[in-house]
Amino acid sequence: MAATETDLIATDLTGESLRISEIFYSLQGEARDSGLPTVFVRLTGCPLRCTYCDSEYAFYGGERMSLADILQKVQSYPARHVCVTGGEPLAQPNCIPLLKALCDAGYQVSLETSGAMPVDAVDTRVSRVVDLKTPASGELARNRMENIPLLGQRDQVKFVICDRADYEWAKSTLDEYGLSRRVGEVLFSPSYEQLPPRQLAEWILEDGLPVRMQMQLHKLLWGDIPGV
Ligand SMILES: C[S@@+](CC[C@H](N)C(=O)[O-])C[C@H]1O[C@@H](n2cnc3c(N)ncnc32)[C@H](O)[C@@H]1O
Ligand SMILES: Nc1nc2[nH]cc(C(=O)O)c2c(=O)[nH]1
Ligand code: SF4
Ligand SMILES: [Mg+2]
Repeated sequence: MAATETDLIATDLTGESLRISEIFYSLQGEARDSGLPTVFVRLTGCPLRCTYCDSEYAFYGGERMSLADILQKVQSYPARHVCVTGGEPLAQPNCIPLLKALCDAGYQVSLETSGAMPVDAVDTRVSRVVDLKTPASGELARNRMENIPLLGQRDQVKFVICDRADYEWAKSTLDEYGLSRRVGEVLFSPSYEQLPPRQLAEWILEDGLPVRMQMQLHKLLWGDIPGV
């Protein structure tokens, strides 16, 4: 029997591997594609320690998987969208070939990243969701602002807001970098069970900010648990 295109991609990918915490199928809970059936590939490890991180279980452990095995697992779910996240996915160099392989296989791919490392090698078909770290995250110094001019209409910038000082910082960063014009989507998200969502909504409305407020849909549906 003739090899399919997917078989050929898979054979090329057996040499490269990544450390993976989990691969699961859910509704996208964040950013522009919120609500769409999506496969999540969560890469292990992160050099940051955000105060509010909901994915600390992905800092360590995981299982080494070849690109071919990852692709095969992704393809076992009925989704057109794949979200590569972590941990910090770009901390593993083989994240770059993984993103390319997923695009080559025909998926709509998004990448959730802290933006603490360069984003320029990411396949241009990927939507980069760069989470600019706010003061209350404790990781403000890790923001690589050189990434911002590299972003375009396909990309998204997110601010996870913990308090009023974070909101003020996000507002002035929005202005300073002309983010609403530069990227396709600017997202303001309340830190889960820390900032009341209604409070953030009222601040945004008061200022008429050109941003999209988002809440983590999966937590509204299933709570704060792994694998959803
Ligand atoms: C777990 S991180 C993984 C990707 C990457 N390390 C990053 O920080 O973007 C994925 C997204 O979840 C967000 N997030 C983590 N904990 C959160 C919380 N408690 N409330 C709201 N968003 C949170 C992060 O800010 C980030 O935008
Ligand atoms: N459903 C669901 N959507 C998500 N979007 C981004 C997530 C992440 O942890 O990066 C995530 C997640 O963990 N679950
Ligand atoms: S960068 Fe992302 S994974 Fe790392 S600690 Fe912060 S929120 Fe968690
Ligand atoms: Mg999550």
